[in-house]
Amino acid sequence: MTALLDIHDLAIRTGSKSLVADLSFSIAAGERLGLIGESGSGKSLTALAAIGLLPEALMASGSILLDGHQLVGACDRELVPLRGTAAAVVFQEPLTALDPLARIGRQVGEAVRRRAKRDGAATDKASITREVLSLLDQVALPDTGRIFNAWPHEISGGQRQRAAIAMALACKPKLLIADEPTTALDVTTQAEILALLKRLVRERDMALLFISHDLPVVAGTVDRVLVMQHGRIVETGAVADVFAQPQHPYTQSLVVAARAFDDALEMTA
Ligand SMILES: Nc1ncnc2c1ncn2[C@@H]1O[C@H](COP(=O)(O)OP(=O)(O)OP(=O)(O)O)[C@@H](O)[C@H]1O
Repeated sequence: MTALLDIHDLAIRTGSKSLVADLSFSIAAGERLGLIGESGSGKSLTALAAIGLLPEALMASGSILLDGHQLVGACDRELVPLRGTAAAVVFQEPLTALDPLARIGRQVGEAVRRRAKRDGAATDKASITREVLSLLDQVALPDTGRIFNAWPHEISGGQRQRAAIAMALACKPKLLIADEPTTALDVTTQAEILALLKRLVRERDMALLFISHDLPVVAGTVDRVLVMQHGRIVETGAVADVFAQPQHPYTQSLVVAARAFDDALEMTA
């Protein structure tokens, strides 16, 4: 089967400094893959590269095939049609995706309108509004009428992340990239957003590239995991295998830390 995302021998550099090297992995349609690693290990750069959003100052070499399209060396004209449709991203901080100066309904509506235009569907105001309200409902936002008319600063951080997820879904992407989507949220909201993402990925049969530094969160979300350190993959495998029998010292240290945390929680229970 052809992979939805197929990265081969990817290297990312700034000047003579190597940021990511020897990176190869693929994601099949509907598959959920986790990318885990310490801060600065290259997770976000990998995610940005996978959707053709690497900063211009960085140089990429190797191959990134997204839905059959080569991203390395592609120009904006080739990349723009793929963003949102082949893959969409949910970032750690929802305000990365949301414009603080536009109401939520308008922003999600703009994404819906682009998709409708692409698919030859109705783009009149009533149709777009109906679909935006339905999307806000699907991401379990309360009081969708109020949220539709709200500015981003008038809703909570968790609600902003739900709105950003609605925007990502508006284009019906085949691959959803979630880059630490819950890190900026409190623990209860984190759990709710994770449950929401898992439900949406399952219901819509999307592939998921889920990035996190939090091992238990990754373990509960994906089927297969890649562990990155210093810009390279140091371990890969099925979640259950990697976490039950970690081979690389860095993965072993992650597992030990997660177990110690669990034990500490049990002692206080
Ligand atoms: N635009 C850039 N120019 C130069 N170096 C960069 C740029 N963006 C990221 N880097 C560097 O590349 C390395 C990998 O960064 P990246 O953001 O991918 O890490 P990460 O694993 O996602 O970390 P975190 O978990 O903290 O988000 C880091 O050393 C970072 O400083």
